[in-house]
Amino acid sequence: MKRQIPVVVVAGYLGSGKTTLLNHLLRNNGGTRIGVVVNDFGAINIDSMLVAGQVDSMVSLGNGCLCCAVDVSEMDGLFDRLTGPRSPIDVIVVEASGLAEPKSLIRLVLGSENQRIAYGGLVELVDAAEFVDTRARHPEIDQHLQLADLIVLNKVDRIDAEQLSFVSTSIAELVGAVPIYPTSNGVLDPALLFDKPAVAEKPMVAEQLTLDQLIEHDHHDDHRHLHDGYDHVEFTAERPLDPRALIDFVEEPPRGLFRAKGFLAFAVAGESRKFVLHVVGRHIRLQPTRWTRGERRVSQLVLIGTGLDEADIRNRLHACVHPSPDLLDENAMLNLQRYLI
Ligand SMILES: Nc1nc2c(ncn2[C@@H]2O[C@H](COP(=O)(O)OP(=O)(O)OP(=O)(O)O)[C@@H](O)[C@H]2O)c(=O)[nH]1
Repeated sequence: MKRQIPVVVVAGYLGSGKTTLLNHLLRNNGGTRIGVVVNDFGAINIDSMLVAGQVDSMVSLGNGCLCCAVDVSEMDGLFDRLTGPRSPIDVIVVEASGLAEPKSLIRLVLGSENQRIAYGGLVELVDAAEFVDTRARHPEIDQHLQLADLIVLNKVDRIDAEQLSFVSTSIAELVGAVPIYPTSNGVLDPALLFDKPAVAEKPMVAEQLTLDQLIEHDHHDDHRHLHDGYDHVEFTAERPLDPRALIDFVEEPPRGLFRAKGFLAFAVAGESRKFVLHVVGRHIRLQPTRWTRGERRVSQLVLIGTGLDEADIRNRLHACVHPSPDLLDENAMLNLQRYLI
């Protein structure tokens, strides 16, 4: 019988760095052929666009959280596509949305009828800079960490040694012997996840979870899902934006907003770049990049938070669209310089 293909689930709260880690793995795959399942909120799947181009085989699931919106047969459809005879994949990575319940995802993998795959473990990403706040708002995070086989403590560049020690100790108290890997920008040795021979003989999970154990776990669960109470708003602008208005918007974010991400085009003379926007909590980052050949220069944003006032957000974002065909001069870019990476 052919070797089974491990399915590694990469989860972690909104903005913790899952896509960044996935892109790092894809760029440093050391010859391992990685199939990817990307899940994100909404019809505009920003994550799949951020991963596209780096990967041979990707299937993406938009419109809802993987853990609830999808049943085993739907997930199997995706696995079947990735493991078909024409697709020589060594490992599958499932990137969950930032609000997914890891337990439900593991259940989808364990419940799969695809004979070629096997659950390969749960990697939970933690935003080291946001951990204390996130945990205060979402005590359920503790349970997610307890299910993990590897914890990637990301964004340690944003905290000092004392904070790092505090966060690492708090997590270690929760998870016991589960390894904690501190890093920045998702830089992780891919061999930790899917070293080829190691995976074949010894999966990353020390103790393989079974469906029964998960069901047992469920009895201790209060059945609250992380995404209960979260809203998302999607926005597309065909015409370019005024950067000053956009920066005002993110600096004074709508009430309840935690995460925003997307691509932006600005109506500024001489400015033809595409800007990738990331807002995580109060942290704003803009990364200039290029539009690919033939790509439509539209701005697309997804906003995620609790109790979002969609009408107000739409009005405010519409007001960011530059109203005239005349371009702004380059001074209009000054305010956003400090957020560039
Ligand atoms: N300073 C810093 N920023 C990081 C690090 N890792 C990721 N980021 C930034 O954090 C933001 C969110 O990263 P993503 O990789 O998109 O996070 P995600 O978990 O995929 O986000 P969701 O899918 O929305 O939950 C981006 O601006 C990244 O560039 C890190 O180690 N340090």
